Amino acid sequence: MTESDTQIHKGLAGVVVDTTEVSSVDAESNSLLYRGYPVQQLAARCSFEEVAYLLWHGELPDAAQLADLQSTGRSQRVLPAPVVDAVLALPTTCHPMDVVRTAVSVIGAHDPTEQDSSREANLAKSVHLLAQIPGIVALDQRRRRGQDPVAPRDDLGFAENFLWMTFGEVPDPVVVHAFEVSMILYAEHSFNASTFTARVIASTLSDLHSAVVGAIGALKGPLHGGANEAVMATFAEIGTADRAADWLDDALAHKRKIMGFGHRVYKHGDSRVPTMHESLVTLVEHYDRPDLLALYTALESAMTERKNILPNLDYPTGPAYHLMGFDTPTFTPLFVASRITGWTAHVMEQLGANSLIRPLSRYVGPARRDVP
Ligand SMILES: CC(=O)SCCNC(=O)CCNC(=O)[C@H](O)C(C)(C)COP(=O)(O)OP(=O)(O)OC[C@H]1O[C@@H](n2cnc3c(N)ncnc32)[C@H](O)[C@@H]1OP(=O)(O)O
Ligand SMILES: O=C([O-])CC(=O)C(=O)O
Repeated sequence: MTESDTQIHKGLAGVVVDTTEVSSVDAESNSLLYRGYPVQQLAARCSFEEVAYLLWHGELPDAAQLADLQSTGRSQRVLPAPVVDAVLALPTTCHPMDVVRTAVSVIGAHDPTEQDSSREANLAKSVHLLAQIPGIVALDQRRRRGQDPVAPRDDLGFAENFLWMTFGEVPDPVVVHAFEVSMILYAEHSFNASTFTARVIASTLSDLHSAVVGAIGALKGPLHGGANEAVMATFAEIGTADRAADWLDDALAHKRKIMGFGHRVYKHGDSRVPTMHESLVTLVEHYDRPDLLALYTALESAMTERKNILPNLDYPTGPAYHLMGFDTPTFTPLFVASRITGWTAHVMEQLGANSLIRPLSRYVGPARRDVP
């Protein structure tokens, strides 16, 4: 068979390119399982650190395994000088995703085990990145606000410490819980564009940090992770709930994509949205912002009525992060801080049974011709 008579699957839609044991996304039953566990149960009963362990090792940790992960991770939270310097050297005009991408690259360049791609070395790098990324995101948001950095605390869990480093205080448990739920829901989603990018890079036997840097680049786009911040831009444009339907009609008439709606795999709604919506409602009550929920609901109803296209996870996380106090451009880096677990689990899986990822293309350019 040649490249010219194979069927083209534009955007790889519907193509199964490999097996995975990390997670299963079932559009028909609207389910998302991490290593067999429904993500709703994980969000209700586990910490994000337990979920990270599950994604990397295939099983939930026992008490000793969790304590070990926590003590290793917590001891690696302080950013080394080269990473701090790299963050501070970047202009505040650049996007915060550029900052995380650059900082991960710097971490890789300083890692003496960078060329060691054994599972053991890659696991250590994954734990290290999970520990470091919150500090990078927090430092960047604070410097943009003219605030001094806040040192991490090793007596706090992942979510609490992240919020502490960003805001200089540990917020109400309602807020911590909503943040932790968002981290768990964002952690993993099979062969999405950024994870596939990481697997393509890993498949060339490049290093784990390179795979993560590439994945960050893929996540940045508004058709993927960048949609969570785009949702807040949409809300700002609409203003109030009573304007949502007219705004939508105009946007659709201009063929605009409505950010936070639609999904390549789910066609009957994203399995994670109800859980994150519940958390958003608790935040709306906590911060007394019924106007934001009204706008959220008005746009969702109008979109369902006009197009029958349902929200994806980025729709509730956008306003949730806004209520927590994060600046809008920081939202997608928050996604990175969570998805680092899924990406690295996939890099290790790819390397465990590697085959170079290299598809074909059908040439449709000029026929063979001679240079004059
Ligand atoms: C965590 C995540 O990364 S979830 C994804 C986050 N991304 C977004 O929210 C961006 C907005 N959504 C989209 O652009 C799309 O729904 C995607 C990229 C997520 C999925 O796209 P695809 O599977 O390629 O579907 P595609 O873009 O072909 O959409 C099919 C039809 O629905 C329409 N459609 C899909 N999503 C939307 C949307 N958000 N707004 C308006 N129309 C939409 C398309 O215009 C298309 O219509 P047509 O057949 O008349 O041309
Ligand atoms: O699966 C996808 O295509 C995008 C997505 O929802 C995710 O990565 O969480």
